[in-house]
Amino acid sequence: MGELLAGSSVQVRVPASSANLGPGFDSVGLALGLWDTCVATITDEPGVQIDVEGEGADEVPRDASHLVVRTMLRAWEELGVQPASGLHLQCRNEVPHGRGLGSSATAIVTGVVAAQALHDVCRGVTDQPDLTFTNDLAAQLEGHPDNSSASVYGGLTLSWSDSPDGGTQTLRLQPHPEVRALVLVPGAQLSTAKARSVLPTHIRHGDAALNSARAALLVQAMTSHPAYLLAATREWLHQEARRESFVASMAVVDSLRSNGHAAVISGAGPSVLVLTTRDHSADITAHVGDAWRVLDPGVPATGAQVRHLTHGGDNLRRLD
Ligand SMILES: Nc1ncnc2c1ncn2[C@@H]1O[C@H](COP(=O)(O)OP(=O)(O)OP(=O)(O)O)[C@@H](O)[C@H]1O
Ligand SMILES: N[C@@H](CCO)C(=O)O
Repeated sequence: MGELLAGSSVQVRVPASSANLGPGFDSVGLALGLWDTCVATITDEPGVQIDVEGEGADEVPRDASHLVVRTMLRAWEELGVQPASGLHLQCRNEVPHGRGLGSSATAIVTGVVAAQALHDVCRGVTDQPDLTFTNDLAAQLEGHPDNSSASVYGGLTLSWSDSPDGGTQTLRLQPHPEVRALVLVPGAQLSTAKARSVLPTHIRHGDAALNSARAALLVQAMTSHPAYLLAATREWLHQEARRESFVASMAVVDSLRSNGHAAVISGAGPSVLVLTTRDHSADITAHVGDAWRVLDPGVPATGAQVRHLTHGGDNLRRLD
């Protein structure tokens, strides 16, 4: 079994994501340029020490139930690595929690990458983490692959499995250079688990057919024909079923769409994602009240990034 050495340290940066983009439920993801940064260090002192600043600092636990720690433990188990007895995390979070911007997937990807990178440091391996392993385990832990795949690879991602319990495969695409992703973030939070609990167990075949046509169009609109974004973001699988869970957000989506903007609920909500090609910020901002934040985070071309802060073998040393 692999061993982790006290003093080994890595820094991991992972972007936020928006999922679904309308009809791509549980399959399409878009990386967003809001980043969580975490320095993970193996320590001599047993136990977990966690410092958090930024988003969620007043809410997340500071013990082994912290999502990044739980994920690291699971990843070490998968990798056959003896877990560290002492771990120090220093987290700086930009991704808002419970707003449909993939914060839990960002934390999970951070944990899988940090666990692998610490193992690599201790073995003196300088390779980048295995992104296929990261993508698959993160999707398994999150329960759906759309957010985590975008956080792993950046850009626009399409993910699929051979069965509900099967491994995740992902194709990364480059969005059309003129496509911009504006994000409208309300003050209220909504947990993804709650938003998923109100989804119907069955849908009509005719609705599935309508939805699959738009999902195919979505890929074209996002990569080569942005003029079709409004039509391409209509869907029949999830937003109406969840309307009562985010009434104010659906009112914003309805109002923007009736004015020709390609607005959708971001992930499981309650944030609203607007896909646009021109500078409509002022126009779009007018549809939400002062309590909402309007973000233009950009779509990063890369996903998870890692830096080894120490160099391995028996004599760990800090890198410049
Ligand atoms: N950086 C983080 N560190 C620790 N825990 C986190 C972090 N980010 C998210 N979490 C945990 O995940 C919860 C939010 O997850 P949830 O799936 O409900 O929403 P989301 O991921 O922000 O939205 P969505 O999945 O709809 O995009 C937080 O309340 C917190 O418990
Ligand atoms: N596809 C997921 C995304 C959650 O961010 C859902 O809509 O429940």
